[in-house]
Amino acid sequence: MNQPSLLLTQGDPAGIGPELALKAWMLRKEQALPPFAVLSDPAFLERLAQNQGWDVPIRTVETAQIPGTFSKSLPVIPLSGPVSAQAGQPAAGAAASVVESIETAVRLVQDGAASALVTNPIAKHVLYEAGFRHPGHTEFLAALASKGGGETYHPVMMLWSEQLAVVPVTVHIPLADVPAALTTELIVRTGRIVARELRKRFGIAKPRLALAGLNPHAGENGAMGTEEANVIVPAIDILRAEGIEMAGPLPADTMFHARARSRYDAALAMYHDQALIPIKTIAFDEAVNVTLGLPFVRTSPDHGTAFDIAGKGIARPDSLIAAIKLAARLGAS
Ligand SMILES: NC(=O)C1=CN([C@@H]2O[C@H](COP(=O)(O)OP(=O)(O)OC[C@H]3O[C@@H](n4cnc5c(N)ncnc54)[C@H](O)[C@@H]3O)[C@@H](O)[C@H]2O)C=CC1
Ligand SMILES: NCC(=O)COP(=O)(O)O
Repeated sequence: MNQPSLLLTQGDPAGIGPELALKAWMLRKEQALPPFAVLSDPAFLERLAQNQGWDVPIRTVETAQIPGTFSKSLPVIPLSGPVSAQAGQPAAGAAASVVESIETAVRLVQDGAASALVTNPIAKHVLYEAGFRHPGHTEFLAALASKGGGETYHPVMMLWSEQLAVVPVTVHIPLADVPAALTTELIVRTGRIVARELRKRFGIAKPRLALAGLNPHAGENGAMGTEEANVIVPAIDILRAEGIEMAGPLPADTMFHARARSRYDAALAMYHDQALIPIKTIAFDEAVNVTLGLPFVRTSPDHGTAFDIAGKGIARPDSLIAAIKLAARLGAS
């Protein structure tokens, strides 16, 4: 591969992903973006650009042609069939194209035909209706990576921005199931992967991790919950013994303000919203979702399908652009 290329998945065709891919391509020079291709139906993307009045010439390519095509046309790797969608009206009928786009992109990246994968948002409930069995990309990508009977990968979701990086230790599960799912073993495994990848991919020689408590005031010495003493502290002890710099369990309400953030490189939160609320509040337009623990690089914008604004041409491409830049940086390391 002369110049590393990135692969962008289509995402839900009724959501904002496809139009953001067009916008990102239009901003390629201004943003100095590396070459990328989208895995979708070229005719669908052409119609999308026409409807918006955007000048985006589409060219069907194979991966080797991406770098040579990118400056003049948006390279598209075609899926096996046509894609159609009504903006803002998700339909389970599109699920096959959504899944095919992800599966093909993973295969191409694993074959070395591209350097990294950037996924556009999927609506999980729409895919579930069509029989998709994985909670989200994060888990699906790990299943794809583990396919073939080799190593089994434990995926770790990290949302990263210049101001804050957060990792939900439990991810796509109901809040009521969190206490039972939260084990010392899961925290230790997650902490090891985060420390390793901050070193290896982000170039942080001695990563500093902060662990949130689960309960108010990190349990208030056991008066407001016992998970801190029984589950989280033992995990911290194990990780510290392995030489990882750890702080915690910290009360989650006071660990995300600017001074507190300066004391760690990544915050491990105990559940999805404990991690994602602070970063989406501070950096909604810049934050990137990156999956750690996989044998390839995957990033994604931090937002979802935004069906309420799809097709209106007003969705901001900032987070997708940040995801493209981070994928290029991590894919090169
Ligand atoms: N990586 C992925 O595939 C992700 C998928 N989702 C999926 O997205 C669907 C919708 O989720 P929501 O919670 O509604 O979150 P959302 O991020 O799609 O939308 C939340 C609000 O932010 C706005 N918004 C989102 N992205 C924007 C952008 N680029 N520019 C301007 N405004 C933007 C939307 O218009 C909406 O008002 C869900 O089904 C969820 O599963 C959510 C997050 C990540
Ligand atoms: N809220 C983040 C999110 O749901 C992203 O999930 P995934 O599809 O990247 O696994």
